[in-house]
Amino acid sequence: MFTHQPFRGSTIRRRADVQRTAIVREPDTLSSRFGLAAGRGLFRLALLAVWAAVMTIWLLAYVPILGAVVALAVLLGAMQGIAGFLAVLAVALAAGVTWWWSHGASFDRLIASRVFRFGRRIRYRSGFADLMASAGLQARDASARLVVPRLLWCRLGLHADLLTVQLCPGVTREDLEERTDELRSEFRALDVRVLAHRRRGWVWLRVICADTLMEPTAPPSSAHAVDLEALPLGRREDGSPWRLRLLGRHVLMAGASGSGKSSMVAGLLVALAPAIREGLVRVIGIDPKGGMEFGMYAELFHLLAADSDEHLVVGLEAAAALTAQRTRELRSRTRQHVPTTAEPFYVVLVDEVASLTTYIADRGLRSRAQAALGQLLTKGRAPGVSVVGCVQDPRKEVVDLRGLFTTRVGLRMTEKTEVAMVLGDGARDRGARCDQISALTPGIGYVVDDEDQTLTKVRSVYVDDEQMRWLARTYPSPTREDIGAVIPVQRDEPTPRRKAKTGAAKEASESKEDSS
Ligand SMILES: Nc1ncnc2c1ncn2[C@@H]1O[C@H](COP(=O)(O)OP(=O)(O)OP(=O)(O)O)[C@@H](O)[C@H]1O
Repeated sequence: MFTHQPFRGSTIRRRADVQRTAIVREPDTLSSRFGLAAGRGLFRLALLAVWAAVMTIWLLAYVPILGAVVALAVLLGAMQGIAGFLAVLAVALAAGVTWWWSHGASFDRLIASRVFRFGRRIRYRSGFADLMASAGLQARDASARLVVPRLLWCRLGLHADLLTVQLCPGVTREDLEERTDELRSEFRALDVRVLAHRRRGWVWLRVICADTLMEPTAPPSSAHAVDLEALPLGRREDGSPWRLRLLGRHVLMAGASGSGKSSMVAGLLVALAPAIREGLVRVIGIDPKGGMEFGMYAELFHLLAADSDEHLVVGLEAAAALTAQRTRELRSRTRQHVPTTAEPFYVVLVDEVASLTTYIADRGLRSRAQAALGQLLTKGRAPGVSVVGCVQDPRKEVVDLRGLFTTRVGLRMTEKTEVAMVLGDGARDRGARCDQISALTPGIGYVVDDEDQTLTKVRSVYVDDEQMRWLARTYPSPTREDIGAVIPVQRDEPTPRRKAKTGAAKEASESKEDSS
């Protein structure tokens, strides 16, 4: 294979192409043919030996403990002969086995995983261009040469690697996203994700090598500092912490029954708890399950609506009215509200969005709920009011609102089609296999943020009921409002003309419903 470096990407010219264009003179006699073959063989052997020597030195530098042992063995070998060399190796081997036996985790971190990582680097580097071409990630340039994306750097991690790839003209990020299955199988990885890079024309490939999400994660210690732009909510698939940005965001958590929505909300409250007690954050809870979810830790809420449909709607409308008032106050002052104890950040937690938009029997109440929710979602971000909504049944009414939730989490789902409804078109093809998440691993899901459209697999922290009760006792909200005392939002009295119009429209729709 003949390669050379073009402006962007790598070019490949296959042997067949070269043979077609080049005039190849093969020697005539048997002995000269044999000599030529032997010469080529020796040359390749020499190249291989040089490559192996370079790789060995690189490996020893990459695994410093191994490097130190070999250096010591060579030194003693030079002083004492082969016996000294072998003695050092034997002692090191015995020490290594004992270390692995007694402290497997540290041996793994310092020796085994580094050796495996080095092996992975070789796998990524060798044949990357061939892999791109065989996966169809190629284009032809004006000289009819084959051009493929080029691997620039490999950053190797304990559980996942990050490859920086330069795209070539004719191959896009979306093309790579469609071919992640081929890359995954060639890299022998659990998954491959394509992430946006700061530089145009480059992407990152995150290669997941180990499953870090099988074990549940404990919540952070309760006395942590609260950063509303990076709330610790669990672990990402590469083993790093999953931090959720809530300031200036609305979050949708969708998943089947038992997929871990309530635990994720509980994790969010753990992350917010110190700020709740300080009065920097106020939580408004809307619980259509009659307080079954939020009632257990009611002390954390500034306002909790749970008893009736009327209360749920009044709670939502109170939040919407607050948003409108703040927007008026902040107008021409700032573009993003900064939380203080005098003007805290509000989180509106809605346990089942579909209950409000679909299941409320009273049509008037239902449309009030939809209007208030729409208002919160369209206007709440800048004045410091974020909605966190859970949904079990991603039906049309919720899907219509989906675009207003800037961060979406898809937990285990029962059907493939639901993935697109929640995470957006093409999310499943890009790797969000929510329908394949096991019921045995609740809390696992895929997160998509509107900002960069990056898909990340995560597992939320697990907080049990006892921990939540303790949290509510220790971090109660300093302010409390009773939903019964909240005055329903006054709507404008309709003018006689509007009244007549809406009355006629109502009658028409009712008669339509009766006839159907
Ligand atoms: N992150 C997690 N790690 C480990 N186990 C979890 C996690 N999240 C949830 N679970 C377990 O799964 C069970 C169901 O979780 P949860 O009640 O949060 O699901 P849900 O989606 O809210 O269900 P529903 O919609 O029926 O209320 C929990 O009782 C808990 O045992």
